[in-house]
Amino acid sequence: MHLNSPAVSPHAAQPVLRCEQVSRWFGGVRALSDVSLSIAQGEIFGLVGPNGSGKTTLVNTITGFYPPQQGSIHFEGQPLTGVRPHLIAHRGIARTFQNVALFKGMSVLDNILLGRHIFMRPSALASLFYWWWAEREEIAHRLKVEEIIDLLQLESVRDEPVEVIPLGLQKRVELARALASQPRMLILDEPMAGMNQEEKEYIVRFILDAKEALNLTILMIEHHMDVITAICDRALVLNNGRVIAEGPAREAVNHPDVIAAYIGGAPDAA
Ligand SMILES: Nc1ncnc2c1ncn2[C@@H]1O[C@H](COP(=O)(O)OP(=O)(O)OP(=O)(O)O)[C@@H](O)[C@H]1O
Repeated sequence: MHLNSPAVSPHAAQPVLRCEQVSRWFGGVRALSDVSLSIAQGEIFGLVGPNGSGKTTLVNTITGFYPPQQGSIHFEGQPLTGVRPHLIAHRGIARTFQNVALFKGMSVLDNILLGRHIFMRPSALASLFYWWWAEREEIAHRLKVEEIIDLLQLESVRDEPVEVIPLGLQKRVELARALASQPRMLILDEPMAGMNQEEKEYIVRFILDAKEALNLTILMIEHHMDVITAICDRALVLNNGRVIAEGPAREAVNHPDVIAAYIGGAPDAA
């Protein structure tokens, strides 16, 4: 276990994602202080910490919403620092959000199709003149979406408006939309928040299936420690914006500093 230094992995020579000494503050609040991490191809990497410890801020620095004020971020060897959020997907990174962010009034299918927008031509006029080309493109997008619907077993709700399906399924639709952009790295912000035990087990299964089928590297914020220890190769724990532990998932979450950081003892294992 290494404290306050980049996590070491067997493939550390070629990390997919590397954050070095990333710092971010909001006014007087130092949300991240010198956070470093390194994630290897094919890993599931857990990001853990008490409420307000900086997890979402770290994801937001990676995905361009709040660029770091200090430090650097590289993805597949290329600098990511300062890349605008709408260009992040083009670089091969997709994310889901802590609170479900789907378009109400649209069907499950159309919400997933939106994940294809990064491949779509910007000019409606061009589509009008080259309708035959637009039609071919549309078919290709729909085929890709069908593959994902199949992978995540969403057939039975494909035509339902998203707001009428249960939360567990909405989270799965969000995952599907992220996968529709064909990412190489997937960032999941509390994919199991608000789920019951059965829904949790389902989403874990689908995350693992998607990782295998699509050769993904995954960074996952999650409060459920049983999930972190069950599926993450390694984990990094933040407290007050600083790294307090990192390493193999079980070791990291059981580190004495981590236990101490959670109110009165062991983190929630539910
Ligand atoms: N846009 C913002 N403006 C001001 N302060 C912010 C902003 N975003 C985050 N913070 C502050 O930064 C700190 C870290 O917040 P962050 O949301 O990253 O924590 P977290 O670990 O994701 O928490 P949670 O588990 O509750 O989602 C907190 O003190 C929070 O209030």
